[in-house]
Amino acid sequence: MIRLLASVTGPEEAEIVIAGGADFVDLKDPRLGALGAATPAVLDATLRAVAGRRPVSAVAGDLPMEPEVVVREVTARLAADYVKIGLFPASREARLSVIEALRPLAAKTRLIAVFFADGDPDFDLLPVLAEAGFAGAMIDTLGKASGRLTASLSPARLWDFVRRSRGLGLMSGLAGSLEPPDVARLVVLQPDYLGFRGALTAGPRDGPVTLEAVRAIRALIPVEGQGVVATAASGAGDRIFVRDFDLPLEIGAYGHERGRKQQVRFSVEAEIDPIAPDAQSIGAVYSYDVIIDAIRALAEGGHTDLVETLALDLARTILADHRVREVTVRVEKLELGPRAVGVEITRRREAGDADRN
Ligand SMILES: O=C[C@H](O)COP(=O)(O)O
Repeated sequence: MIRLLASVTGPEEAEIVIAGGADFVDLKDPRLGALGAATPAVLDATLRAVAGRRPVSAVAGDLPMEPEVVVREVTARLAADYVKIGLFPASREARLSVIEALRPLAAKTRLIAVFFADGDPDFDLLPVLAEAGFAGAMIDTLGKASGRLTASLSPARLWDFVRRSRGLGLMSGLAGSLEPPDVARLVVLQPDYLGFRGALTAGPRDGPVTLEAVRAIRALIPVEGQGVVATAASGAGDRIFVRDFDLPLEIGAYGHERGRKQQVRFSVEAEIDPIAPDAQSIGAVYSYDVIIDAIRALAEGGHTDLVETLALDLARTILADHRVREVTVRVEKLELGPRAVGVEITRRREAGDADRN
């Protein structure tokens, strides 16, 4: 199940996001930066107000990568259920020294390392974090005005982050100026949670959160069991498609096809649950963005011998969304003599299939 982390400025907003269905209350002062820290006094007041109804996380601040500074700020917030620490742009050595200095604190509360998509993220630090006792890792963005997470990192890199975190036993989170259309694209990656601030306010990121905005985001994140219920829908589905999407890929079983890329064309047509007659928002529809992301992720996956493997992988990924009933995937190599050679497969979701990754 993917949970909703909502960033709030204090007790009042905590009440609003709890009422709106947030799973994590994340305390920060958005006026002070990406990880602008609320004071320990505001943390105490928020913990008292939340009173265990939700886990509360606190950010340590936009800090230099200096061990004594980071340890001091984290120590001041150990009362929180989670403390989020940014891995800001710095040398690998500086980041490593911060992680090492935090090791003793990992026994006192759950530590979450925050990578920044636009701040030189080094996912090779994930095993180091796991070994140092961190509870999780997430990706956020530093420059809130400069772009969304999904515009800064490719689906393949995000997917890699989530999978590596999971493999190491780290909870994974994705955030960064996310907007409603991003949700379905990130749900496919199955992180443990999605984080929001800007999308929860009616205006700028440092404006007040509103119940309506929190509810709107909540409604976009599938709840547990929803996938199984949705697959039981009957009747003719609607169709969504992506046609003739050409990308350079390393593919082929022959020696002359290795170490170089060739143009491959993808066409996908999916049968989805019927679109509701009153569908007017992105949450009500299955977006073709999800299919495009899946194709892009595949294209970044390194060498593949067979078009059949690509087609099967893509079909499996697309069927992981509970709204998709059946998918037809066509993969064509465009540079082998005839105009195109390739494969087309159709796969249908089995009744009772739960969402899978
Ligand atoms: O931890 C999550 C962040 O507060 C996300 O903030 P944002 O949605 O404004 O980028």
